[in-house]
Amino acid sequence: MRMLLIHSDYLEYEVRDKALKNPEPISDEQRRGRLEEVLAVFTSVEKVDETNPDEVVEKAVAEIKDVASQVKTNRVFVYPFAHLSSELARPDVALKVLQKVEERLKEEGFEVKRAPFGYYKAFKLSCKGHPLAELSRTVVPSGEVVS
Ligand SMILES: Nc1ncnc2c1ncn2[C@@H]1O[C@H](CO)[C@@H](NC(=O)[C@@H](N)CO)[C@H]1O
Repeated sequence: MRMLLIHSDYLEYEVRDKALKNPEPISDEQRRGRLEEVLAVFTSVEKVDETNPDEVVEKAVAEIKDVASQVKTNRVFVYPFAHLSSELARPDVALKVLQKVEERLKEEGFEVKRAPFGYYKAFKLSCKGHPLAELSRTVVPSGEVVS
C-alpha cells in the first residue's frame, strides 16, 4: 500500500463519473465531502497487499496514527487514489482494505471520512506547507519486499 499524507487546511471532493463498472454504491450525501484541519491520506492498495490485507491495514493505521500525532490532528480523510502504484490490487480487495482502515481509525478515536471508491472526483486541497505537511509511507505484508 502506498500512501501520500498531506496535512491540510481542508480537503473537499465532489463525485463526477464512474471510474469502474461497479463503483461503491453511495448516497446523495456522499457525493460531496469536506473536512477541515485534516490529514489527507491518498492511498493506492497494491497487488502485494492481497497476500495479507488484514496485516497491511494494521500497518497502515499505525503509520497514519504516527503522522497524525506528529502534525497534531485527529481528523483523517481516507482517499482512494489509484495513481501511486503501477501494481494495483483488485478493486474488491482495495475497497475492503480502505473500509477497514476507516473502521480501525474510528476505533482508535479519530474523526474519519472516506472518499467514495471507484469514481472520478473533483477535489480541492489546501496543503499547510510546513516541513511535515507532505509525507509518503509504504506498507506491505511481512515477508514481502517493497518493489
Ligand atoms: N488498488 C486501488 N487502490 C485505490 N483505489 C482504487 C484501486 N483500484 C481501484 N480504485 C478506485 O477505482 C478508481 C478507478 O481506478 C480509482 N479512482 C481514483 O483513483 C480517482 N482519484 C480518479 O482517478 C479509485 O477510486
